[in-house]
Amino acid sequence: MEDAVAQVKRILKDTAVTEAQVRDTVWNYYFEVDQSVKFLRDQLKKQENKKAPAAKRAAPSKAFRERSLFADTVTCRPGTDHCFSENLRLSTQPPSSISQQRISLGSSCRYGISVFDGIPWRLPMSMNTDITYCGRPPPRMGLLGGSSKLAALAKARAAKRQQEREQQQQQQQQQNQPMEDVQLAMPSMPSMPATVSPSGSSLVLDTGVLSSRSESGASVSKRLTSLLAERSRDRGRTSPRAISPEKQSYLRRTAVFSESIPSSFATSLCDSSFAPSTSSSATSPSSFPGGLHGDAGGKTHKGMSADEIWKLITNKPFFYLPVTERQAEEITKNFDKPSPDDIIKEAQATKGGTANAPASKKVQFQKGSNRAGLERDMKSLSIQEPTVKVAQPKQKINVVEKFTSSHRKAHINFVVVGHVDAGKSTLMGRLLYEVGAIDERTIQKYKRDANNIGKGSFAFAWVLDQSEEERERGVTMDVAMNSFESSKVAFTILDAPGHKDFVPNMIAGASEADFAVLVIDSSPNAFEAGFIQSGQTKEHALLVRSLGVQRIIVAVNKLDNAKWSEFRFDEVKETLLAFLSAAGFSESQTTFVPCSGLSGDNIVKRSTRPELSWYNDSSLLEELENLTIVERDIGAPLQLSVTDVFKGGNSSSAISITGRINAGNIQVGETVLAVPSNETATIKSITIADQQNDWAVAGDNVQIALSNIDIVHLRAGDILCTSSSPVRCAKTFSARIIVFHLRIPLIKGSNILIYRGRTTEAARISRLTAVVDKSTGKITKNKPRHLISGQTAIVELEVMGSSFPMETFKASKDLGRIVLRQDGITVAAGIVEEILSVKHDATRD
Ligand SMILES: Nc1nc2c(ncn2[C@@H]2O[C@H](COP(=O)(O)OP(=O)(O)OP(=O)(O)O)[C@@H](O)[C@H]2O)c(=O)[nH]1
Repeated sequence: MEDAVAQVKRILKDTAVTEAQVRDTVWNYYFEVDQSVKFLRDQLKKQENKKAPAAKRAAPSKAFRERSLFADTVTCRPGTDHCFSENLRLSTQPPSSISQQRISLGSSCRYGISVFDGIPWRLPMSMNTDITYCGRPPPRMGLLGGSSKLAALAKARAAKRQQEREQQQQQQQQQNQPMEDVQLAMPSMPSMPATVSPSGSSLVLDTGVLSSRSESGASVSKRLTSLLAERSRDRGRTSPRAISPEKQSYLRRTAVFSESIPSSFATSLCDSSFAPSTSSSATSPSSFPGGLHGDAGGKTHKGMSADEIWKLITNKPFFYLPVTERQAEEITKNFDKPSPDDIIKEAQATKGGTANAPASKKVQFQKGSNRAGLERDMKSLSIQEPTVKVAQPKQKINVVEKFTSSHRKAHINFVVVGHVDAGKSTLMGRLLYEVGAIDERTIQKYKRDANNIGKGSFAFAWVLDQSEEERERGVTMDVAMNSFESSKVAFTILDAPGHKDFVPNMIAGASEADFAVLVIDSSPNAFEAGFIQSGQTKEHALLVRSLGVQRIIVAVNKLDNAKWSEFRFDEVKETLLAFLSAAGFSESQTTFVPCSGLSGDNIVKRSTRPELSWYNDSSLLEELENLTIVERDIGAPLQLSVTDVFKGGNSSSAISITGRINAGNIQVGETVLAVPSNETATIKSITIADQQNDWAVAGDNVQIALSNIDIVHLRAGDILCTSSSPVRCAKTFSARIIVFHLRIPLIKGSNILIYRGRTTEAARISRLTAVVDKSTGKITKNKPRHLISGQTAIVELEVMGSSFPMETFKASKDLGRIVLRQDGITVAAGIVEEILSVKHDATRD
């Protein structure tokens, strides 16, 4: 970036171009000096020619302002009273348009906060928050789109139903006992014991969830007290006494629990003011706060009346354990004895001649189960940090020197992109066949097999489309990798899928490529179908450019279907040139080749077909061989993007990965760090293009066998690096993005998916920092409310998952480029400018 900026400034030194303009233009043209200079010169000319004031930006609509205003002015103040209903909903209308209700979320209404789940914006609320809340809109009259007759009929029916319901309710009230009206928010407890255990210390109603429709709290309390008094009288009995059906039913309905002392966990969950005292009496039922004992009538516990107790318990949420103290004691006793497993282990140990050896740690602990013993045992427990062994190769190779002296063929990775069915796989299959990478027999077999399932024309495509599903459907689904060598260069083909459903796979392929071949179906109407907004021609071109590809070869394919027409070729070329140069591909870096993958014209050799006599330029392979090799920093710290992980490979015991070295080098015997798992592994072997090698450098596609690592710690999309220069896992970062075609604007809080190479992570736009003017490079608006198609902006993104290895674009061109997608559509692409916070505890989801 800095080099490009310096060069542009040097060329434009006598002009009035600002530093910011240069920087922005250089970025927008992905650091291409020629293009940036041309663009800036054009802008200067334009500025001189017309100094008309810029058109005013359209003001946001009234509705939008009102909605925003309301969302912003939700009031939040501490409050105490609570009143909420699930029927109420937040309105997006301004408060003045409908009647308001005031909702206060006090401490006693802490769960009411869930009412607001799912609202489209974030409310600034906490546990003790008052929220100005709009009431439910009045019910709509009549039927939706129905006639007045139907509406009248429905109204009459509703009235009849209401009448019937009222009658039923009246009948029920007459039949029912008064206590029938007591309802529990909790599900009924049919299995509740109908007898009261003599050991049961007291009865308490779970009033935190109790509501009464017709009976006052006092009367419930009185009857409860009398029941308890009766139970108290029964205390002396040794056997449980059967109680009357009425009381059984009452007990069931009111979910009477034998109380237990809340654990400290429960107490802290519910209310610390009700924590039992730590004195010995705390374990006594009588000390339980608010405990209702069978002192019949008058004052009950601690001199409180039933009404007072009622008030007390209705105001406080309790936590009850559904076990009696006696049951709890029984359960605890069970742990005093060794478990059946321990007994067996002990017997086995004795039989094996180790009679004196401790059977198990647990048995030992049980025997000396006093507090001091426990403390001693706890002290003796210690967790040892695993020591990371950094293995060094037996004989360290100077890889940079080796590479320089090796005179290896230059290596080029190129991705083949384009609209679905443009003929990408067929074209590449033909190329591989003609360069001799695929033998005649294999092609003949593919032809036979393809004919058998009625897909004879796909024979060449089968060279790359290897999966059964791809062959049956005639659609490429994942990136297919294949390689071949010409006399000068070693090529790796990344055949990307064209179907819109597989754009994420296309992104993965494009992020591993140095160059792109854009395949166009030039058949009548086919080019137009792929070039429209919903087609993949534009999307793929924009994506490869956003992912750093600067040089593109356009294969104007299926020209046999256009009768080898020069006019059609020119038509496609002109339309695409305009688009590609707007997308950031310079004209000098864009070439067009008329060809046909099916017939093989102009693929490897120049076509001798008379209909193509109008074209005297390079074949596709010649164009590929003319590509300028991308220089990679092979001495930099290692960064290797993992594309696949599997067991076996070169060594049956090892874990193997395939991937591409983005920067640095590797050698056999070296220790590498896997991010995000932060696990180390040792390189056992390296394979490049089916050849075992002791080392590999940036740009190589490798298969590596790893040892000292479990397969669960590796996944496609992970990065292998060195422990001394680990790649970070970002939590929040700022990015400069170019917004693609959008259906709805991007706003703060928008949920999106971030794609980088083979990694995908859910994220949220946490801040819209600024909109940047593409032409001037100036910030045109700080903190915009939304972003629309075509804008360039600086945004902050919050990664929702826990494992997204990335670097700034400045530090790594491969790890610093991202693509943002939403609902299956690519909405933006950009570069990472700054990592604002990292996830230290990044783990696998
Ligand atoms: N006439 C003609 N047909 C072609 C040519 N190239 C490919 N086809 C046909 O186009 C169809 C699709 O070819 P593929 O190679 O599968 O296309 P693709 O772009 O790889 O498809 P996806 O990867 O699924 O997007 C097949 O029926 C091919 O036979 C060509 O040069 N001329």
